[in-house]
Parts: sequence; structure tokens; C-alpha cells
Amino acid sequence: MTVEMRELLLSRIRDVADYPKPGVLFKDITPLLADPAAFTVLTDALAELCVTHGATKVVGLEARGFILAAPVAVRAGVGFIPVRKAGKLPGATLSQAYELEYGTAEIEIHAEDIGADDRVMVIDDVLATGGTAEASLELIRRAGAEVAGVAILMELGFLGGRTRLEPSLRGAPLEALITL
Ligand SMILES: O=P(O)(O)OC[C@H]1O[C@H](OP(=O)(O)OP(=O)(O)O)[C@H](O)[C@@H]1O
Ligand SMILES: Nc1ncnc2[nH]cnc12
Repeated sequence: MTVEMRELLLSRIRDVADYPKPGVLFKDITPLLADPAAFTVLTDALAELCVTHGATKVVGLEARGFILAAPVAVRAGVGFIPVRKAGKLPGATLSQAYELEYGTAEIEIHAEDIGADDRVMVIDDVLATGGTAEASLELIRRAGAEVAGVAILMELGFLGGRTRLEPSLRGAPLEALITL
């Protein structure tokens, strides 16, 4: 991705102070999604990372991760697997509780969706504390699949997510298109 492409993406991310809680600077990607040139640059860049790292499936994290991971899966020619907040998937699930920058949550995956033959890339918009990404890696491994990596639009470096995630990555790449 060129410097100009990075600048285009960054220019379409809106800062919202004190949302959803006082003290949080929320990174809002809706302006980027509304700009077809920027959304295409983002989709292509994340899809290229999937191909480079040999992913056979992408996991999208509800809800913003879905918006990015679905077009990335189509672009990269791999399957899309939803990781949903607890209670939304009808089949047999694996669950993982976690903490994120502004709360706690529980995510689930359909156990039968991925298996030993899969290399799975996790796609999301923001890496903050790393709690969400860490929980998703746990789910992927518990389902018996290999982690191809984590690919994120934006890493909030000052929150230390990369350091927290390091042990769970076990050498797999953490790719951030933008680091703040
Ligand atoms: O690194 P962390 O501290 O775990 O935070 C990052 C996560 O927080 C946001 O999702 P959120 O749970 O707010 O859900 P949403 O996608 O439904 O808005 C974001 O899309 C990431 O998934
Ligand atoms: N500051 C932030 N902005 C947007 N999404 C987030 N998820 C966790 N922290 C966030």
C-alpha cells in the first residue's frame, strides 16, 4: 500500500471524543465505508495480506469486523466465518469471554466451520487493548485450526494490544495498515 493510500484511509477515519464512555477516543470508520475509493483500497490491502499469508478462511468479528471481512473473503477467494457475540449462532458453538477497551463481552464461533485443514486470518477494524483479537485466536485454536495471522485496519499502539497479543500469536503475523 502506498503512502497516498494510507493517507486516504486515515483521512476517512473520524475521531469521536468520549464515546462510548468518557476518556475513550472512538475511531469511527463509517466515513471510510461511505467512500467507495477508500473502501476498495482497504478491501484490496486486507485481501492481499490474506493471500500473502496463505489464509484459507477469514474470521470477521461482529460487528465492524463483518463489514470488512466479508468483501475481503470474496476478493481473496476464501471462505468467511462469522465470530458473533454470544447467543446469536444457532449451531454447536465454542465460546470465549474477554475484556475490551470499554467493557466485557463473549464471542462464539460455529465449531464445525473451521478445522485442521484451515489457516485462518482474523480481520477487524481496530486493535485497542487486544482483548477481542486474543479471544478470537483462542477460538480458532480450540476449533483445531491454524492461525494465519491478524489483519487490522488500525492499531492504537498506545493501548498495548500488540504486546498483549504477542504470546497468542505464536509467531503468526499481526498486520496493521495504520498504527496510531
Ligand atoms: O482491542 P479491543 O480492546 O478488544 O477492542 C477492539 C474491538 O472493539 C471494537 O468492537 P466492539 O466490541 O466495540 O463491537 P462492534 O464491532 O459491534 O462495534 C472493535 O471493532 C474491535 O473488535
Ligand atoms: N477507541 C476505539 N475506537 C474504535 N473502536 C474501538 N474498539 C476498542 N477501542 C476502540
